[in-house]
Amino acid sequence: MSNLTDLTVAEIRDGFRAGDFSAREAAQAFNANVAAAKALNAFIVETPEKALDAADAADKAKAAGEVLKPLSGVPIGMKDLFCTEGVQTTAASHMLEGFTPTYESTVSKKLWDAGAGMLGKLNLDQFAMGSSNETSYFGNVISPWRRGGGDNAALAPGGSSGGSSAAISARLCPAATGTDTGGSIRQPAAFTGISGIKPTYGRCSRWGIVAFASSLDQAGPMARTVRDNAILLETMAGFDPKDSTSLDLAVPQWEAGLSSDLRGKKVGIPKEYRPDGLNAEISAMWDRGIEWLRDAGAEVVEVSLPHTKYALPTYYIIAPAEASSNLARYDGVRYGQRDLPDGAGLQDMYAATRAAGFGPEVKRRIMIGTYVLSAGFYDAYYTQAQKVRALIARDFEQAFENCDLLLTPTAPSASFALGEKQADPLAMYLNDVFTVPASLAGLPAMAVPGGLDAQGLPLGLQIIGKALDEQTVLNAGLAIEERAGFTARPEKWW
Ligand SMILES: NC(=O)C[C@H](N)C(=O)O
Repeated sequence: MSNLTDLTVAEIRDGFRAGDFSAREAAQAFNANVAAAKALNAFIVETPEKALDAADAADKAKAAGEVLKPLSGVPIGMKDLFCTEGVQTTAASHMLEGFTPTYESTVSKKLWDAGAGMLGKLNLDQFAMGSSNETSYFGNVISPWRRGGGDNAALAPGGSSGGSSAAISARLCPAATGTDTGGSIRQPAAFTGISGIKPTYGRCSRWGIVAFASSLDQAGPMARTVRDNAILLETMAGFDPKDSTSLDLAVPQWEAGLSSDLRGKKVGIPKEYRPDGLNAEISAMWDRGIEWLRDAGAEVVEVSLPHTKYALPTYYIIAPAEASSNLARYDGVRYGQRDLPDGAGLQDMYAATRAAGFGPEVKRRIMIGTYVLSAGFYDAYYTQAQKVRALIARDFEQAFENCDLLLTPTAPSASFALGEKQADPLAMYLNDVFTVPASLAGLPAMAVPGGLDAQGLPLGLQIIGKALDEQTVLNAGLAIEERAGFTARPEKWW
């Protein structure tokens, strides 16, 4: 039997059903890899017993001849932004350290109800704010990837879902949940040579996910293959009356609908995504992706998204504005951290709690957000950003009159060294330049690995689809996956 931790979600699901191995064996194999990978710091909390409990239930159901569930026998990692009943949920913050939810997020509940087991809670950027996982209160995640040629610099796994991306590429879990506000699924997937899809805004319930920017936050799966993403998304998606922005639509059968035949499809190549000075290797990878989609039968056309250059500043007004409002709830009264200096009053408690509970990047965003929402600046920044957001969404609508999907790079560079961009927030924000436009427009977007750069680091391609057309996004992802033949994996050093 091959190493169980090298199997995909589909292979685990099917192999368990076929009796090739027990669910317990699979859970034990992943638990062992998790326990042996402390150096990556991918998990905040490990829950090996939960993975085993779910596995034992699957084995028992199988032995009794019961109908198995879609994810019976499959252990996964859970980003520590999803509230999990009885298991600490921190959003990688000191503020929520020790917070044990009394309820389960809708998305995680759906996964457990479908038979999946939890290997643990995955590290992330604090409150999902960051692109390198360096803002976590629990220490940065270290990417399992290293540059070739004996360069041992510790690299960023991307962010904010950096625990998820690192754990999947290091075979600590076959798949994990992510959330994506401005690129948090796609950029870490690109940095670690895996796939991840942010579905259309409203496909997955936000209920029970620690809120960052509510008009942008979406949950989605991360895994090594497109098929695995389709399998997980089918379970994660669906209407939830507890989230007022949840879409009341049936969940398509994305896995059954997978096809890499793109004949009849038109791929738009947005010219604004190739500015002067775009990294030559990223540009070459993009060209290869275009050829792969052409080879799959698609027609390729150039399109224009004229407001692209305003997307990053627009995101970095709207996301902090919403964050400043969402994070107002952390007042030392209701959740986690409380700092009550001797003889202090209520205001002092708020100030002391928030000063100690939030990290520097979270404070920066709360201050930016509070500023852009303040009387006197509201129209100049927030209202203006909302107007530009509408223009960006309209750009996509117009482009999609002439094509069915878009192909772009996922990030402007490969993974970088930890510490390299930490002191310069703007350099860090630039990571999101290709991912935030689809976020602002609420469109489905996926990252798939395309190949390695000259230093041996993964590069990703991004597919953006029409609203609710995850199927075309997944199918184009499959077409790339089949042609890229990406089998590279990090050499084990941890
Ligand atoms: N949450 C995300 O989508 C990550 C993005 N880089 C941000 O810092 O906002």
